[in-house]
This record gives sequence, C-alpha cells and structure tokens, in this order.
Amino acid sequence: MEKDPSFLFSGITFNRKRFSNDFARFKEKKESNDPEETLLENKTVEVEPAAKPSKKRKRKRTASDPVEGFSVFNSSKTESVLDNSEETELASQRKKEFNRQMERDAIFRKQHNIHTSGTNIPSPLHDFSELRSRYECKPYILRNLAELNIKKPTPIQMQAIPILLSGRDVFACAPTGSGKTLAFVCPMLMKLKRASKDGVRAVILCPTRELASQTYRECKKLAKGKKFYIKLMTKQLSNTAEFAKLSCDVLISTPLRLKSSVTKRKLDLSRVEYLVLDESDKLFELGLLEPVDAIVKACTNPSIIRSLFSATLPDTVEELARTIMHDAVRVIIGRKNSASETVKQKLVYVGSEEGKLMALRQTFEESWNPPVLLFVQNKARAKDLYNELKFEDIRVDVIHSDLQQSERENAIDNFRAGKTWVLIATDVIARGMDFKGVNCVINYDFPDSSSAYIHRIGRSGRAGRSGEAVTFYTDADVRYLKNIANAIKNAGSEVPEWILSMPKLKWRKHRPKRESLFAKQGDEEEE
Ligand SMILES: Nc1ncnc2c1ncn2[C@@H]1O[C@H](COP(=O)(O)OP(=O)(O)OP(=O)(O)O)[C@@H](O)[C@H]1O
Repeated sequence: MEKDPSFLFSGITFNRKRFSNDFARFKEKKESNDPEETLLENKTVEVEPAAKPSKKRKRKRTASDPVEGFSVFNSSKTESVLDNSEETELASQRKKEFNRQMERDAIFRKQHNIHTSGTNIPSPLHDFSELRSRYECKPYILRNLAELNIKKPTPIQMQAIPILLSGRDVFACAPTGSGKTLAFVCPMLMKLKRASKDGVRAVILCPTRELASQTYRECKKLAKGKKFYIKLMTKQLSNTAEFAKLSCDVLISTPLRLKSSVTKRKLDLSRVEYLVLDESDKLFELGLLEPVDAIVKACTNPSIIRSLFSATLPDTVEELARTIMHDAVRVIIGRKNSASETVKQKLVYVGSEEGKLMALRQTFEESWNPPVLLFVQNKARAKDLYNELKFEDIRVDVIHSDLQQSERENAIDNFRAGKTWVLIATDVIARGMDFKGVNCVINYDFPDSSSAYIHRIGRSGRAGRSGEAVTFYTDADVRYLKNIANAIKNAGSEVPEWILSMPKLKWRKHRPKRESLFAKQGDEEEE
C-alpha cells in the first residue's frame, strides 16, 4: 500500500553521459539537502518505458529542457548498463537513506513513548495527512476525522495504523482512552476500500454488548459518506438474519453471539480479511476463550490480518495469542499494563463495609464533581447501593447484567447525556466504554484484579482530559493493595511507602465474600 519514494526509481539506471547537461543542472540543486533530492542526485536511474512507447516520434529532449525529475513515465527508452561502481554506489546510497529513516523513526518513537518489536516495522504516522500522501486514502476518511475534531494521531494510532495497512498482525497495548478504536477502524476501512456483497470481510470482537454497540457507532462515524455495510450483531440479527443473503462488510459482535451464528446459522467467515480482538485479554479469559477460538478457526482466509488491542496485555495472554498470530508486530505505548497518567489516583481506607457508605457521602461532600462512575463487585450490591442512594438528590442510576438490554442502553444514554450524575455499575462497563466527561471513578468495592483496576479508572481521564479515581479498601482488601500500588505509582500518583514495601500477591480474582452494605446478612451472590 505504501508508496515509498524509491519505488519511482528502483531498478532503473541513468546514463550520465547521455544526459550530462541535465545531470550537471540537476547537481546545482543539491544544496536543497532534501533527502529525497540528495537521494535523486546520487541515484543512478535508467529511464525505462512505463508503458509501450507511442507510435508518434517523441521530440528528443534537449539540454535546454527543464528537468522535471526522473519520471519513469517517459516514453524515451535508453539502453545503458550500470557498471559495478555505480551499482555499489546506488546500493550504498539506499542503505544510507534507509538507516537515516530508521534513525528518524527511532527518535520519533522515543518522543512519543512508542515501543515496538518485530521485523520491518513501517514508519509511524506524524500526521493524518500521511494517510493520503503515503497510502492514498480516500477523502471521506480525512473529512470525517476533521468533522470529529480529531486533528492529530495519538501514539497508538501513529504506529498501529501503518502496521495494519502494511498487512501485518499486531499486538497493541496502550493506555485507556488513548484512541485504540480509531487505530483499528481507520486501517480497516482503508483496506476494505469499498462496499461489496462478497460476504463478511472484517470482524471486530468486543467482550460486552455495550462496547460492541459503541464500536459500531464509531465505525459508522468514520465511514460516513462511504457506503459500507456495517452491522452490529444484535440478538435479533443473530437469530433471524439470512446470512447467505446479508450484505455485510464489517460485523461487530460479542463472541457468544457470533459463535452461535457461525455454528447454528451457517454464517460464513471464510472471506474475513481483517479480525480485531478488542479488550483482547478479556476475550482470552475463561468463558469467552472457547467462542473466540471457534471464531478464529472459522476465519479461514489465509491472508487474514489479526490484531489484538487492550490497555492491559498480561504475558500469559500474549503467549496464548501468539499461537494465532503470524509474524506479529508488538506495539506498547508507555509502560505495558499501566494506568492512564491523566487520572489522579487516591486510596481511602474505610475499615469495614459499614464505613464505605459514610466514606462515599464524605467524598461527595468534599469533592462533588459529577459525572461520577461508581463500581461495585456484583449486581446484588449494585441494586442495594442504588436503593440506598436513589432518594438523595444526586440523580443516581444503576447498570448491571440483570437489566433488560433497553434498560442498560437507557442507563448509558442518560449518563452520557448528563441526565444521570452518578452511575452505579458492575464491571460490565469497566472496559472500553467511552464517556467523554467522567470526572471521577469511585471503586466502592476493591477491583478483583490489577487489570480491572486499570480499566475501571480508565473510564475517566480520556482523550487527554484529566480525571480522578478514588479506591475504597477494607481490612479484607489490604493485602491486595500492592498489586494496584504499582499501577498508581507508575502513573505518577502518590503511594504510601508501607504499601510499596508489601509483598506482591499472585492473585487471579480478588472477590471476597463481602457483608451486606447495611445489615449483617449472608454472602452476596456473584455478578
Ligand atoms: N487522535 C485523536 N485525537 C483526539 N481524540 C481522539 C483521537 N482518537 C480518539 N479520540 C477520542 O478519544 C476517546 C477515547 O478513544 P477510545 O475509546 O478509542 O479509547 P481506547 O484507547 O479504546 O480506550 P479503552 O482502553 O478504555 O477502550 C474517544 O472519545 C475518541 O473519540
């Protein structure tokens, strides 16, 4: 896809003698030290006919003709052979320019905290205009980016977009709110080029319906003005669609719905050329791994490009994922599995469960800064806390998986629209959900893993905005503090020394049996 300037000149040799005057005139311009020009000046190029020379005799070029650069499209044919020294000269020039470009790329990546590993990694984008100059992207993409007020690529977009456009598999790990969605949607639309009725050509897998719905909307926004068939796998579509007749270029789905359509309804994924696993570490967790594996296997197109995106990418997940990737490039922005640096993080000791409600009211009094997202450990606790707060004048609502789909969507829409100031949630919306202006995330219940911590607080401080996160912890949570302490410290927030000196625990899921929010009742059911 990428038009490397040297393609204009590769494999052609220039006969200096024949064009000595032009060559001499051209040499005067070498002071412009434009690398390309320097490149040209030192290049030996032979003008070869790009197409069959026309019958009409071409006027011979004279010394007085302006040198319009070495167009390979001239019809004049010259026979000349490079001698060894010129061949070596050309090779060494190319190597020098390649190394200079590598150095420029390395400096740029360092400036933007972009860490890559893999072979033949394309240069990062400095600007979205390169989508046109390097990749000839269609105007609708740049027009839609401008309409969305997206002016400059974020670091993950700078590097993941060129890699995906070059057709490589990608592991991408970048902080929450740093634009990973656009990083995979933009190259996807560019590679699909136009709508077709040849079956599903791109699949985006998301761990939750809410995130699939949000990603669907983001795809539609970027594809505006271009007739792509972009479909969200709803329950209705999954149960009723005649997939053999369905026009669908891009399909966005949760794993279970897609797997059921493939196995029970004969949805054909053999033409999929672009597969994205968003929030990939979540998709590789038990419960989702089996349907994800079935979907990966159903995508049999040998030239498929697979990519994994997440703010957290545990080594175990990466090792597992490598079994389905080929010659993948790894892109890490900042530190792997780190919290967003735009979120100021705070730990608050609340003693026991009873102390939490008091601490919550105190937090609201001290720093009332809605909209606030309030995470609890499971749906029973979400319902209890909602019933406790709903009569207070804080416009509170709740979302969890017991609600009907329409109730879940309303809860999110009202929160987005500012009608709700405090949204009580379980981890069903801890990942990926993009709420433009969440000022504060409160972990009412301690998160069940360091990944959950990073994703929960990442609902705030997005797209470069600042945010705040307050995490309550009880005596039952103390020994798990160290595991999130590093995420807090690495993102630049204060961590007491006594926590940093604690031993780190190997924990899978910290979901202690918490007493009821109010009275001493039995164990709570899990989400
Ligand atoms: N280049 C950009 N410049 C400014 N804003 C951007 C840019 N790219 C994306 N955004 C905006 O940043 C916000 C976060 O983007 P996105 O949801 O893709 O983040 P993310 O990295 O996927 O986060 P998470 O890890 O939580 O899923 C969105 O509102 C999006 O419109």
